Amino acid sequence: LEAEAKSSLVTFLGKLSNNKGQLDRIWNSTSDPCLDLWKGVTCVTQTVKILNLTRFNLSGSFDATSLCDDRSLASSLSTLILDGNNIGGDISDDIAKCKHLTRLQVSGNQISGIVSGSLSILNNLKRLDISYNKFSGNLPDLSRISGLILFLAQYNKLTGNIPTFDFSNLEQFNVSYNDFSGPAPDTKGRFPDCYLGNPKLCGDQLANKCPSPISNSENKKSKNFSKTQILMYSGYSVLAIVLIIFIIYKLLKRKKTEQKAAAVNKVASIDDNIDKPIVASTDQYKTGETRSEVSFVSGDQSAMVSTSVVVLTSPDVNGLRFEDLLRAPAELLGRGMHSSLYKIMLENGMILVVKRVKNWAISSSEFKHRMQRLDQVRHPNVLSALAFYSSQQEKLLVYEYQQNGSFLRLLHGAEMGQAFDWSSRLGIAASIGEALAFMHQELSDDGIAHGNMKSSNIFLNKNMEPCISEYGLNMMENNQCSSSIVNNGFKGDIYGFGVILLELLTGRLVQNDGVEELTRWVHSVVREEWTAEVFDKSLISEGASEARMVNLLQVAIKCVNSSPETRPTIKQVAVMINTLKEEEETSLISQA
Ligand SMILES: Nc1ncnc2c1ncn2[C@@H]1O[C@H](COP(=O)(O)OP(=O)(O)OP(=O)(O)O)[C@@H](O)[C@H]1O
Repeated sequence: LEAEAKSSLVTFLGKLSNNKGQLDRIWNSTSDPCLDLWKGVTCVTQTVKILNLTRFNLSGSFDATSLCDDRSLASSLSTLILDGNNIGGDISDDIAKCKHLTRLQVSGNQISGIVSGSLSILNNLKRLDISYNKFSGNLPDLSRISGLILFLAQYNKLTGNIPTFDFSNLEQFNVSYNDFSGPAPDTKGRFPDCYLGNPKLCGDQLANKCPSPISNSENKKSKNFSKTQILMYSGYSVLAIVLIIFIIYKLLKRKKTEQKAAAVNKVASIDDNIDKPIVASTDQYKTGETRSEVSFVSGDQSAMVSTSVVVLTSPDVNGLRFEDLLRAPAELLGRGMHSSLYKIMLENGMILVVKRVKNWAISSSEFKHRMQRLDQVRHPNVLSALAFYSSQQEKLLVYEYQQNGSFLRLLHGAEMGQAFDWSSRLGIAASIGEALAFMHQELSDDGIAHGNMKSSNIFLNKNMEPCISEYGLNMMENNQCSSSIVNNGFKGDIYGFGVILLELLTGRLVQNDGVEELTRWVHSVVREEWTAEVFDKSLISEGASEARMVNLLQVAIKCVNSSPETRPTIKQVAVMINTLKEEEETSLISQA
């Protein structure tokens, strides 16, 4: 283990054991936590994954700062269990730096203070158990943690209103025997005893019903408007009318400007300008180099464009103009039949990528609507576009540049012998599955699937968490000549995800082998019952659980079924992968 990570761990453990000599016996500071298999510490590839100190008779204080301040510890630790000790102190805001925690259990201790609001940032959490402690004050809103399946906080001194939870995801929930007040969130008939011992709570599912917000008499009173109220409301109405007239005026003005721009574009197309790439350095373009210093500059075009880029909700690129994109120095990252991708640097130093799609058979208004709809559906593991631009000939999409590279690169690194261990692979698969399930659910009515699920469209963001890029850029219209096995729509995404799972298990890259070759090879090996031969050698030598790898392989094979209707839904796939991930974590804990 790295020296700094070890010293942080020693400080954390030292504070828990009150430095009463136990540290030397259990966690000898002269040895190595991973190599010397410290009790309660589980490592995977020389990084600390799990701290399970259940009933270790500890009585010191919980020091999240020393544990989570160390970047390497914070980025590897997935499970922290301190159940059944006598630990005091509080959970400081620094816990938020342990971003990869999926399990935080401190049940049966003496931890006090308020429950830190920064827990709500731990969006990988699956299980949070703070029961049987001395926590007080209000509970923070944890509804942002979309994957939370267990929340236990019974037997504390918590007060105030209970925030809302997503009960459809929770498998266990209990906040009994606290001092909560006000309306109890509706659990839809689940967790019948979860609110016991909170006499100030009210609600339909409790004996104590909540009073109706406005009593009848008050209701009547409110109907008798006073003179001042009438004056006030008519003032508001006049103001609203003036505002509406102003907005209509602005819209009409904008439409006129757009029409003008369209007219200019038309002139440009007659001018035979549209088929020329925007890239000025045409020589470099022709050489087909994948990386070259080019620039979007084109005197004619920057002069003619008056339509500006539509910036979505990102404040980082507010005020971005089409001209800024054109003028920024650009590096060509990739070029396909219908699109090119450029890395550009704005004057303010921000690095973006611009995807330029030509002749996409989608109308400007449909494209605009799609981009705006996609901007409303946000998930931490999906990269949203920052801005877009649309003209008849081309569409531009602007994303933040992801400097930690793609999942494909990680797999490629593994191919070259760099460590990419099983539990990280499983973790990435689970996060991607969940994110895709969320997007499919939210966008099913709009019919917007990802459209191009593959490992080069999965990135590691600045927190080293996986994120799906280019969601909704389904250019099937452009893909008529692609292989028949490639399917579009939601079922196509399942197929693409299945292929990513196959890459992850086998270590073989579609980039080298082709989709059909990879799936054909996997099927043939499985048919011959040589299943173990399928797996990446590095997973075998790491000692990854063969049973779980086989289970994931079965999920992948279901996803790449050639008949789309037979494939599972992404929700089913996400549940299956999550179960495997949970099993993996439980087995690591029991090995500790
Ligand atoms: N936001 C980003 N940050 C960093 N690198 C990116 C980003 N988006 C794409 N890339 C990388 O740039 C390269 C080219 O991307 P591009 O999208 O053109 O190609 P692709 O993903 O291989 O194919 P497709 O056009 O089908 O999506 C890929 O290696 C991709 O991983």
